[in-house]
Amino acid sequence: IVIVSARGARDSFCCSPAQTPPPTSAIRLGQTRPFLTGSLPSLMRSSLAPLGLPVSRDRVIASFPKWYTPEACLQLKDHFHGQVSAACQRRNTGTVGLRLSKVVVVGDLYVGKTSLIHRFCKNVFDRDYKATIGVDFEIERFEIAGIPYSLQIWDTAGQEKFKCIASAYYRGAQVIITAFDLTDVQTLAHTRQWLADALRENAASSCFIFLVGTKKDLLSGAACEQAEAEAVHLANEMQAEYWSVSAKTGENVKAFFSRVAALSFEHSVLQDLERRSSTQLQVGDGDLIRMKGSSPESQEGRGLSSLGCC
Ligand SMILES: Nc1nc2c(ncn2[C@@H]2O[C@H](COP(=O)(O)OP(=O)(O)OP(=O)(O)O)[C@@H](O)[C@H]2O)c(=O)[nH]1
Ligand SMILES: [Mg+2]
Repeated sequence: IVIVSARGARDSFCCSPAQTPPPTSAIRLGQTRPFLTGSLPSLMRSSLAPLGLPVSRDRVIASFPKWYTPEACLQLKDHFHGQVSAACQRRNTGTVGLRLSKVVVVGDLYVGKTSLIHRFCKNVFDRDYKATIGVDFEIERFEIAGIPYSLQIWDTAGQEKFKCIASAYYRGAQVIITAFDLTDVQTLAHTRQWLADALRENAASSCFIFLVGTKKDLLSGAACEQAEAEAVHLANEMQAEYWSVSAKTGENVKAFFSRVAALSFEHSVLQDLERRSSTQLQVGDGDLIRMKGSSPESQEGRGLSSLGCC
């Protein structure tokens, strides 16, 4: 890990998958974003997460955030899974509060991936286009049902020439966000390929997939309805949840990321409960072999596949 000041604007943290610094030429390309950055304050905040310091009020999620449209959503229920609520109340969520869940944002150049992330993480909007080179990331801390939880949000380059750098960072994603521009139907068609590329590095069964239409402020009325209808159709084909957002006005941005965080949090807790209840076989005092650490709920014998559903 090398600490560099990439453009003098802010301190940045910079590394590659092999933990080597990027070529300096990548950093010097004036109107572009550097190869890989993550803000130092984010990094410091992330290291504080395990201490359980309070998060800002707008990152506290107490009730399960709702979908954008029931026609293309990953789950319809409006409450946390019973086992998750019980585990949170007992503070029995294992290592979930200590881990970072990886979110990868992909899509064509200029669709607004960086703008979406910056609106959520920094509450800013920049009208000028600065292409992302390679990848960039932000860390956002939440408190969900009383438990600390962090997302590591990876912003990737849409430009073809940077694709090979960006794709090196797809692996290990818990959430894949495929973004397109609501005003440019070609970018919607291309999301199929972006998703296929991301799924080459991740198992579809272990990821939540979102399809996000950006620049909602530029469309209204029938044009917006038409674009959304096409997107919902594709989202169902991709088994993705659909959202329309605007980084410019901020419309739906916080609601969208809250939904992302809540779904991945719930899944992480269920996975953790499952893992802990299915291991640690222990020989008891008498003739019995009993499961150590298994909760009464998990002793009912329900598998994870039935835990995560509506
Ligand atoms: N009107 C409007 N413009 C937007 C919105 N989001 C992004 N833009 C503009 O669209 C352009 C591209 O945005 P970026 O966020 O840099 O796009 P990107 O997908 O990150 O592009 P690459 O990094 O090259 O992959 C910029 O000029 C933004 O100001 C939006 O919600 N509304
Ligand atoms: Mg970008």
